[in-house]
Amino acid sequence: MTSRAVSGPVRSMLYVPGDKPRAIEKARTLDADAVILDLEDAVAPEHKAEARANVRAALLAGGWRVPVLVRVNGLNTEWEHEDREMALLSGASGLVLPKVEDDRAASQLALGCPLWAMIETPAGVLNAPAIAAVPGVAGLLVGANDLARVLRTRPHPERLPLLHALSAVVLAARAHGKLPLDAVFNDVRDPAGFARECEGGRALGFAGKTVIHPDQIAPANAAYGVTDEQARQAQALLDAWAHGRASGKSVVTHGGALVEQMHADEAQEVLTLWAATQQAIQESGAESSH
Ligand SMILES: CC(C)(COP(=O)(O)OP(=O)(O)OC[C@H]1O[C@@H](n2cnc3c(N)ncnc32)[C@H](O)[C@@H]1OP(=O)(O)O)[C@@H](O)C(=O)NCCC(=O)NCCSC(=O)C[C@H](O)C(=O)O
Ligand SMILES: [Mg+2]
Repeated sequence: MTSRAVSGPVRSMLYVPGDKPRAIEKARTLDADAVILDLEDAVAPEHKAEARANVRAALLAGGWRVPVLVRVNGLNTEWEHEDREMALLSGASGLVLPKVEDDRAASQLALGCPLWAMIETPAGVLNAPAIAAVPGVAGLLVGANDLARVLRTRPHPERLPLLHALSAVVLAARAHGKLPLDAVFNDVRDPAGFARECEGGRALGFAGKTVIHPDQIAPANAAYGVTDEQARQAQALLDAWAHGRASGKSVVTHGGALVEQMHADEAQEVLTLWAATQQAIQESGAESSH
């Protein structure tokens, strides 16, 4: 059975270790916009085969309310081929490939299934535009743990040492119409730090956040979603714009601020995201928007 493709908003993408059947079952009931069943770093070498079998069974059992991706092991590992074959034959919504460093690696895997490329090495960051340009690539996911280790950066509350790389990923993805997803936040017992990082990522232009724990889903959905009030404000701006244009004006003001075509386009995007989120919530029978 093929799980749903990623077509709606991806405010939150939940990693679930492939060797934790209890967590896999729980993921079915959670409100993440997409799930990543992980075979890579969350799974120790001696559990790789068992994890692959669990993920296969979970995919074939079907009944998922949201798209389910599989993070396979890296191209240079002994597990990648079997992981990928399993994911493709079991109907995964997409593959997540770790440590993508160039467009050749991305092109090799972006066949038959949407590919989500993880950018988590210096070469990956430098080649992010070429990776994002590969037609089968659906989005770029930042892997900040690996990146920080290789760059030898120090932790920083505002992620200043990683700012250039984070922005480079957003730029590359947005330039090619792909979705940039922010990195995980490791401390699952620090809701304030998590919320701050979500706000920071949202401000940088990310479309959503990868998360590792059920408690991180609702705050990520809130940070990357559109509230009813924001939707109302966007509609009011569009109404003012339509009224001004109908009276022959090229630009208008709304609430004292200049409104040009790009502001109207932005407001339209907000409304589209709001409507898509409402629809996804209705279809999945999940949470209310806030
Ligand atoms: C981080 C954790 C190890 C914390 O585990 P634990 O302390 O056991 O969590 P809780 O007891 O609070 O769990 C409560 C219930 O929630 C379920 N649960 C926990 N995590 C998940 C999850 N990710 N998906 C689904 N369900 C989850 C538990 O089963 C409990 O359920 P119940 O039995 O009903 O009470 C743990 O959260 C965890 O393993 N998270 C995922 C870690 C992971 O996937 N890591 C790999 C991806 S991130 C990465 O690799 C980074 C990237 O590549 C980079 O370089 O940055
Ligand atoms: Mg990583």
